[in-house]
Amino acid sequence: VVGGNVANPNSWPWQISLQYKSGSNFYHTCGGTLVKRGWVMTAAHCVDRSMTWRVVLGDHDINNHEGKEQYMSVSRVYIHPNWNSNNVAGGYDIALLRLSTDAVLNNYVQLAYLPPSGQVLPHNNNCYITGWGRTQTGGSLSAQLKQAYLPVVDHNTCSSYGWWGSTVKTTMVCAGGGSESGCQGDSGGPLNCSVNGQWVVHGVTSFVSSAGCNTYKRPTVFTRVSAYISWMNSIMG
Ligand SMILES: CC(C)C[C@H](NC(=O)C(F)(F)F)C(=O)N[N@@+](C)(CC(=O)Nc1ccc(C(C)C)cc1)Cc1ccccc1
Repeated sequence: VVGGNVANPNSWPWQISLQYKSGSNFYHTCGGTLVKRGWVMTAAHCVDRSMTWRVVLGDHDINNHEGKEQYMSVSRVYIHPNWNSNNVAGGYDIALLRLSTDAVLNNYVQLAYLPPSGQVLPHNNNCYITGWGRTQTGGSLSAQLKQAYLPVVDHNTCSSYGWWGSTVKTTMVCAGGGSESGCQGDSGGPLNCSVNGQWVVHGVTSFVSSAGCNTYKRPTVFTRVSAYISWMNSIMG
């Protein structure tokens, strides 16, 4: 996350860290969202390569064990069938991870609210991106979970000339486009939007401009969760 600030610990209790094993250690690579006690939603591009994954729930500082964490292994990865890593612009950047054991819900670990199928938020809807991603283009990961205010940029604006143009589809959500943005390592994490006084996860962090994470008029682009509710229900049952 470029800009914004360190979140109050566990104030986004559905945020997870997706980590891969290398040698005898695990490393943060993406964010994700706890959507059922045994299921995590993330980006397809995060799990394109088959690795040994683990999901950390209830985390704040990913470099320190604070005692609130739950470490879960992943029993199966479900990548959307239409995802094509050679055509990110096509969308479908969404995947579901089946956890090997169910999460224990508590003050630090809670399920996210998901939007109703098809719901599209208005321009400037209040949303926050959260993640442990790089804090500057080319910078390093954040040890503590960060949040940044990223208001929705409607499709009409986001897909216009000077913005993302036709790269952005209606199955995506744009947010930000100013000095604050997502960045590498935030992939797969939630776009948390305030709807009727409730935080609802409307986006899965998908891509930012290669010219720089916080490039003007290149908002952070998210997979629109409300476009994939029926697919998710078909997998999770
Ligand atoms: C793996 C790609 C497909 C998605 C990856 N996503 C992220 O980093 C995210 F924003 F989600 F945290 C990304 O943007 N990767 N970049 C490598 C940029 C990138 O590849 N972006 C991108 C943008 C558009 C498209 C398609 C839609 C034309 C593909 C990739 C990050 C970057 C940004 C600035 C400087 C250096 C690196």
